[in-house]
Amino acid sequence: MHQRIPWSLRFRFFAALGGLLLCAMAALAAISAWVIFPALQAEERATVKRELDRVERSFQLDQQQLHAQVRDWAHWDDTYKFVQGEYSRYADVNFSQEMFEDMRYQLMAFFTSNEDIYFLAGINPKTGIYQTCRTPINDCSWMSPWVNNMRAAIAENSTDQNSIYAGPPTAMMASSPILRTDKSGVSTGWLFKTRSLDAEWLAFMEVYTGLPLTLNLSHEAAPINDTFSFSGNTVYAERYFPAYGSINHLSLGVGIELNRTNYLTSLTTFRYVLLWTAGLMIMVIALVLLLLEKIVLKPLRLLTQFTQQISTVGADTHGLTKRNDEIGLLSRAFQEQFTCQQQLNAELLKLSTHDALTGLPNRRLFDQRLDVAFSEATATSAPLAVMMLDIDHFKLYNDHYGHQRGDECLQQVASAFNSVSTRFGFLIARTGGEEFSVILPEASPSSAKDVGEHLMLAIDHLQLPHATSPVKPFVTVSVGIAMLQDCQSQTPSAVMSSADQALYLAKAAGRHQVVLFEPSLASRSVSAHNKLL
Ligand SMILES: Nc1nc2c(ncn2[C@@H]2O[C@H](COP(=O)(O)OP(=O)(O)OP(=O)(O)O)[C@@H](O)[C@H]2O)c(=O)[nH]1
Repeated sequence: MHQRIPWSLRFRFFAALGGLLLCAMAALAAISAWVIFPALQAEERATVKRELDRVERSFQLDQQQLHAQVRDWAHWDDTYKFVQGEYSRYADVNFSQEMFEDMRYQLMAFFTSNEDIYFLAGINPKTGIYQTCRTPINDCSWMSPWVNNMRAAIAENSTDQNSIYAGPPTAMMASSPILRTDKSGVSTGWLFKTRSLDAEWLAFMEVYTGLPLTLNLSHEAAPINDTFSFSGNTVYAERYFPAYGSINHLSLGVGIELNRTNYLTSLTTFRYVLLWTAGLMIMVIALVLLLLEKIVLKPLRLLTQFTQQISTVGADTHGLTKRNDEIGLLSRAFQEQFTCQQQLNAELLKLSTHDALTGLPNRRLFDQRLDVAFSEATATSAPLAVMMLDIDHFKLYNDHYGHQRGDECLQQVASAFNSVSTRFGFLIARTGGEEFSVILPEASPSSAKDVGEHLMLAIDHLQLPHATSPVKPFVTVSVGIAMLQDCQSQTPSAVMSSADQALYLAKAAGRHQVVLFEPSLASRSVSAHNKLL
């Protein structure tokens, strides 16, 4: 039967492996939260930053190109002459709506060295029509904010640079002092060019960078770090550049929106890896538990069954002792120990129930058997006879031949008794020094007497010399028999007592004879006893 053990090996292994699984899961979760996910996010940010760097480089390239173009124009003798008033057809020859559109110029402004406006040309952002003016008024008033900004730049003596003009409209602005082509002499003024950062410019940049851009004018100083905002499948990132306008600390954010495909793919892949790892671990642990159950726990249970049942079933029904492993070793060791213990038990039992000198059953076993025989006889009203046998004048034998020979004599007598008892199938025990007792279930008085005679004759046939015996020159025995129904009180000891009385009568009558107890002989036996004493 399967026995419930609260702290069984199975439970301990299950708890240990379960704990191990939980720890591994916790470690995986911790690694995911603190290492993998941050690494994936950092990788995504780095990718976005690389895209922003590309956008910034394109933006700066456009600014540098504008600045280079301004310098080309400003370091040209024709421009020099134009501002000197020596080349009146300069504007007609060089400027046109197509040129401004092709070059993506919004405004070109020529200033004299006195910081006065000399000439303005540009495309009106509202009408899209090319205009030229001497002052930014009336139709050219749209140029006024830019012109003011250019004046400020001249005043600050920062006229060879490119910058972002906050607007409106927002634009990049480049300037250069006007010099001769060979750069000889002093500057005769300044040339400014602006390029609007409008929808057209954004479309141009999208073609150039491959990314849709957005512009965001901020009334705060440009932050040092890029800003990121993540939503669902997209990430929006912005990089800010300083811008100049009517108020200080303006900045222009150039933003890009990117798909988070790579990040989300990596995330999905990593989640699959996590899931598979966890699943694999659970499978491995289940497999380990299964193997443990099959290889260790089940054989252990069988071994327990084997140890519990070996005394009753006896056989090794599961073939445990034939195994070539530790279970086999244990089973064989246990089996050997059990066999050894059984032998010891048998020996102990024999020692406690048999006489050491003669090997016959002793008084203890005799009493047990007598109780059983008595119970059966009284329960079934069957006859029961008991017999007591005593070697005649054994004291004289000992005195004459010595104690050692006396022992040998006892052994020979016992052996002869044993042969008869085996032949007739009854129990004979050594119940005293030179005294023996017999139980004869279901024996009639005459058959009991026959058995007594057989036993007495068996000793006679031994012809063991007994030189000092007054009875015969050889060892003889006297026999007293009692029948259960002839006893006054119906107890085992009463029957034995009657047999004893019969034995005394046999002794008193000259020994070497069989006497059957009869109630009428009871008083005679007492006097016989007294006489013998
Ligand atoms: N050698 C030997 N002698 C024993 C042993 N047990 C008892 N005896 C002796 O047996 C003798 C019994 O003597 P008694 O009881 O006087 O009886 P008896 O001499 O046989 O005389 P009756 O029984 O009257 O014929 C004693 O001398 C005991 O020492 C034993 O195990 N070995």
